[in-house]
Amino acid sequence: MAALLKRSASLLRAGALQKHGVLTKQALCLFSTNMRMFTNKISVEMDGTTGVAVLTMKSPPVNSLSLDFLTEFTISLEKLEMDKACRGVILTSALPRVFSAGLDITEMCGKSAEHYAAFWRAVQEFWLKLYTSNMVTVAAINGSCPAGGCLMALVCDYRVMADDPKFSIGLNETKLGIVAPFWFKDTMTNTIGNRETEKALQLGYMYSPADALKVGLVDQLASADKVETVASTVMSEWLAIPDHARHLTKSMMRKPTRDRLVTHRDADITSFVNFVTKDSIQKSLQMYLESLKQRKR
Ligand SMILES: CCCCC/C=C\C/C=C\CCC/C=C/C(=O)SCCNC(=O)CCNC(=O)[C@H](O)C(C)(C)COP(=O)(O)OP(=O)(O)OC[C@H]1O[C@@H](n2cnc3c(N)ncnc32)[C@H](O)[C@@H]1OP(=O)(O)O
Repeated sequence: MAALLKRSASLLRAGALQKHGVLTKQALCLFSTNMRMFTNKISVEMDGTTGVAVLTMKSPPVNSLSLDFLTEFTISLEKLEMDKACRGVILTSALPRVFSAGLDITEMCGKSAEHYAAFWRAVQEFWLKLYTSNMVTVAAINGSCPAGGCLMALVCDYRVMADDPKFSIGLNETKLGIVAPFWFKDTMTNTIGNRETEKALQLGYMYSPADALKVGLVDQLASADKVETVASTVMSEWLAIPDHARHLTKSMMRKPTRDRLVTHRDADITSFVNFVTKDSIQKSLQMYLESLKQRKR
């Protein structure tokens, strides 16, 4: 501790930890320690020196976003948000080949209307927390990333994807016979524009990493073993900007999209429940799940 204080004091004297005469959060981080947090489906490691946390999804087989997963994710994110030492979070997966398979389809099949409503509220909460985070968020996409997995990456500030043609990313909802809600659509439109989104959503298009880069769905490609390292480098570039200015700019950019969901939140839940309880939609989802299982045989 004494050594840490001594180092901080000398850095402060050198002005390295001050911006505009104000002690930066980075400086304050020097006084905090590394932190680890584990839940069943997520692990978080916070480096107290850099102020960067790595949130790793570890819910086999495919990191699907079940109600439990979403709850654990949102709580972990809230804890980081409240930790003044944490300035950025990198999202990644511990699973080989899959970043996240998106919403857990079993949560949308054969359950009660009350369950669907609770599930959808959790999906909204997850989106709202990540979309409006004060922290810099970088997705280190080290595997396939359909539907809700793609949404998770899209709400981050920056996306680095593994350059492996076996992986793909996109909002493929129509291929399941379902419809991406307006806030999924808004998130994609804000990233790749209206025309590309119109095609991508109608066709349920899954982009290869190279095509995703071409349309701006991801920002950068890296070899699979370098994705997290590149994400860390990007993070340091973003953290070089004073937090308050960056965050106010992010809020200004994202507020209209965030407000739209907040205003229509209950109506959106009703719409989801009405949609997903239709016999035809239940049939489509059951058939899709079955086709996933058949693929292995
Ligand atoms: C105008 C009216 C508008 C109304 C609109 C209102 C509301 C909107 C309504 C609905 C909106 C819903 C939005 C939905 C979003 C979603 O995210 S849906 C989920 C979409 N996800 C997918 O399509 C991914 C499917 N999975 C895969 O493609 C592959 O599994 C993979 C991710 C590429 C990984 O491949 P691989 O490693 O080969 O693994 P397997 O395919 O063998 O899978 C292993 C097991 O995992 C099961 N599984 C896979 N994905 C899911 C999932 N998303 N949910 C649940 N389970 C999943 C798969 O069945 C295997 O299970 P078994 O081991 O066979 O038991």
